[in-house]
Amino acid sequence: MAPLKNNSVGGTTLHTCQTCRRTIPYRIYAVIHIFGIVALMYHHVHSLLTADKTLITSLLLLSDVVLAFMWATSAALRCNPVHRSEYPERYVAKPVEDFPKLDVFICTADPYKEPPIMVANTALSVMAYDYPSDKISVYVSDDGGSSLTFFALMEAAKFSKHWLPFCKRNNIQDRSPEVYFSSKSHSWSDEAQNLKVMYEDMKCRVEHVVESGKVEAEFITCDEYRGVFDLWTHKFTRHDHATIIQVLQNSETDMDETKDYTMPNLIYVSREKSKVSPHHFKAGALNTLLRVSAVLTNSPVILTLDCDMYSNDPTTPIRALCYLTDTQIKSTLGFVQFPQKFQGISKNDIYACEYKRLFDINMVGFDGLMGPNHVGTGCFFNRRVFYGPPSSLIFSDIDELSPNQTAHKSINAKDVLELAHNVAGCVYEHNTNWGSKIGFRYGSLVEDYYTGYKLHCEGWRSVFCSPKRAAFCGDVPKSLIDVVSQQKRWAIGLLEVSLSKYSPITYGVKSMGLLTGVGYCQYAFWAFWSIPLIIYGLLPQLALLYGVSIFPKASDSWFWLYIVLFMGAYTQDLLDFVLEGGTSGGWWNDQRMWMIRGFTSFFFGFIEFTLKTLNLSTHGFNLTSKTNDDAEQSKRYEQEIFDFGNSSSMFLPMTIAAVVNLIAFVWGLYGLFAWGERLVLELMLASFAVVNCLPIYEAMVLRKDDGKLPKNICFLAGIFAFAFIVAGYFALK
Ligand SMILES: O=c1ccn([C@@H]2O[C@H](COP(=O)(O)OP(=O)(O)O[C@H]3O[C@H](CO)[C@@H](O)[C@H](O)[C@H]3O)[C@@H](O)[C@H]2O)c(=O)[nH]1
Ligand SMILES: [Mn+2]
Repeated sequence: MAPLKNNSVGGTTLHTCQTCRRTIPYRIYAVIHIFGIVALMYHHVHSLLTADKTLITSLLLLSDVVLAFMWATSAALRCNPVHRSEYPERYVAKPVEDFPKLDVFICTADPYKEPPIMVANTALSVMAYDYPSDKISVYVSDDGGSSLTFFALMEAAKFSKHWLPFCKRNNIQDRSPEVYFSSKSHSWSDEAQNLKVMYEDMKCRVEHVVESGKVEAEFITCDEYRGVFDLWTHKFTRHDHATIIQVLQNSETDMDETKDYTMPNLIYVSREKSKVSPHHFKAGALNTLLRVSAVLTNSPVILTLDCDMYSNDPTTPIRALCYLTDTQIKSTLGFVQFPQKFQGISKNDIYACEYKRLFDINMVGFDGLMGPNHVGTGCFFNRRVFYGPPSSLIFSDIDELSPNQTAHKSINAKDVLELAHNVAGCVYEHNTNWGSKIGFRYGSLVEDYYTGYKLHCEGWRSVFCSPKRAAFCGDVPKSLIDVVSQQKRWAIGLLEVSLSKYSPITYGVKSMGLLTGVGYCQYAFWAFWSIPLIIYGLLPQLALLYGVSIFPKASDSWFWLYIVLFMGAYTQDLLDFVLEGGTSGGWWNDQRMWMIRGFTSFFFGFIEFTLKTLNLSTHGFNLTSKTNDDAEQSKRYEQEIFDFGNSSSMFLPMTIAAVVNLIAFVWGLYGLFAWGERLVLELMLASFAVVNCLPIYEAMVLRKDDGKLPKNICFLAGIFAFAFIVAGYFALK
């Protein structure tokens, strides 16, 4: 039996940690695989020195070096995977005064891609936590600077006065009203029925306002806020406007309708924007919230959420506290990360949007080392973590922002709000440590990864908390172009880290040790997957077409080395997947998407990153859309039919590779008789690719719906494939 570690707080065990049973066999296999890799490298170097196919061998060597490195990064994360459990019911036994204050940050940036009613639901779901309400403050950062979002939150505040007591009295589990009212599984009480009507009304108003694009005077029912809407003058644009901070609900004064419950704070924040000051996207928004909340409430615990990530379990904060209040680990524990879970994923997760490796498998691996990396949402932070290493506090520019300060004034006090406006200004960060040494870190489009990484480098630790009932649920893109575009943004952001002076391979390994540092490399060098994928996706196929053998033939003993390494790596990937609760169907789609990403997100990410580095273009944070009005498209997603219906050039390289593989496969089958066992490996590879590409062929020729591959892409792919094969003649013959 694996060792079980107990951690107790004041005599009660609040959490335990258990090493996974797969650890020992994984370590043994790692040794075998390493020998295999060394042998393969020897084989390549040997043929480089003796044979005359220098170009081909160098390309193969390059691919295999990348593959071996990527394997090593996952091996690092397989060295000590752990599973944790926590016991929130034991925490609740403590007196109420012991609950620390909690600030919740919710980010939104565009009322059309992120519907305000969704933002309102997310806010409501956390406001209704099973936690002393007067200790919760919810801050919504609106980078879209939209009165529509403000309106939705104003409505949410009103509705919460009915919703919170209802949830608490009836111990409702789904505290996002949208989720609760769309569930078919319960019979409605009268009270619930009334609330449902109230919710539908509110939703209707919010959606109407969004549709009409403005908040008409008759919709503003709270006189208090009438003046606030006047701030949205005709000069106001989302890229250029003054700060708006508005307390929509105040725990000092607001009670529910029955006067039994205190309401939590709800604060709307839209930071100042100006075309001449960089705003650093989400990282900038979060840093503004860090400062504004420091002035208003300065809670020691902070939860960050994306606006689509609603709370799915009201006990979540207590779970996080099981770790954050543990005196044995508290002084270096920076954050408690929950996995990202998603709603409405198709049965076998056709676009691999669950990101099992990212959000489950690797997290468990990191957890046995320094702790999981930060994934942007669903994370409880110790406020102190943003102000320098555990051992040396970096003081902020003004005392009010210090993490040790208690905010004792009313959040509606004039001077408090004045200061809050001041720290939300767009020039506030000039010549300060914000973004470099304190707060969320700037310089990468994946601010979450980068910030978590820098915190670990400073010596902070983290904990992965993954309860059975998902703590948070969010949205994933449900069309292929959205999926690959999102991951292109990630790939670019990761390149910004891997090719900087803070690269995990150098700086990271030095500061965090070998295993964690190398583990971080798997993400950092994500885009590098495209190198072996493209080479293996095209080179052996050309070889097959021209009857040139580039791999050992079947009677050669080196042949078996290839088989063992391939099977070993794939089997272990499948095992990881299944052991962390996945299905084999899901795994198949996951590995297919990995290939697709190699030819789309990673490839184009590389190109865009290079253009940006050469100052030839700029890239921003392209928000993922959380709406889908296309019923046909949703249906295809449900039925797991690939959706290419967008003539994006992103799909071109992938289609070219699919065509080349098909031609090579057919030719290779025919050639099997002519060449015998000489090209077996090449043929096996092409057939594996062809099986993976089946949906692409189908989308090229068989389908008639809007999701098929556009004609121009097919046509261009044909031409390029032809040109490529002709060019191959000169390279190979
Ligand atoms: O200028 C911006 C841009 C984005 N956001 C917010 O950032 C969040 C994430 O944006 P989304 O379009 O959903 O990106 P995803 O790729 O789905 O997000 C993943 O990747 C991001 C980094 O690229 C992380 O920040 C996220 O937490 C992580 O879930 C959303 O709440 C946005 O409102 C802002 O507040 N300001
Ligand atoms: Mn998202």
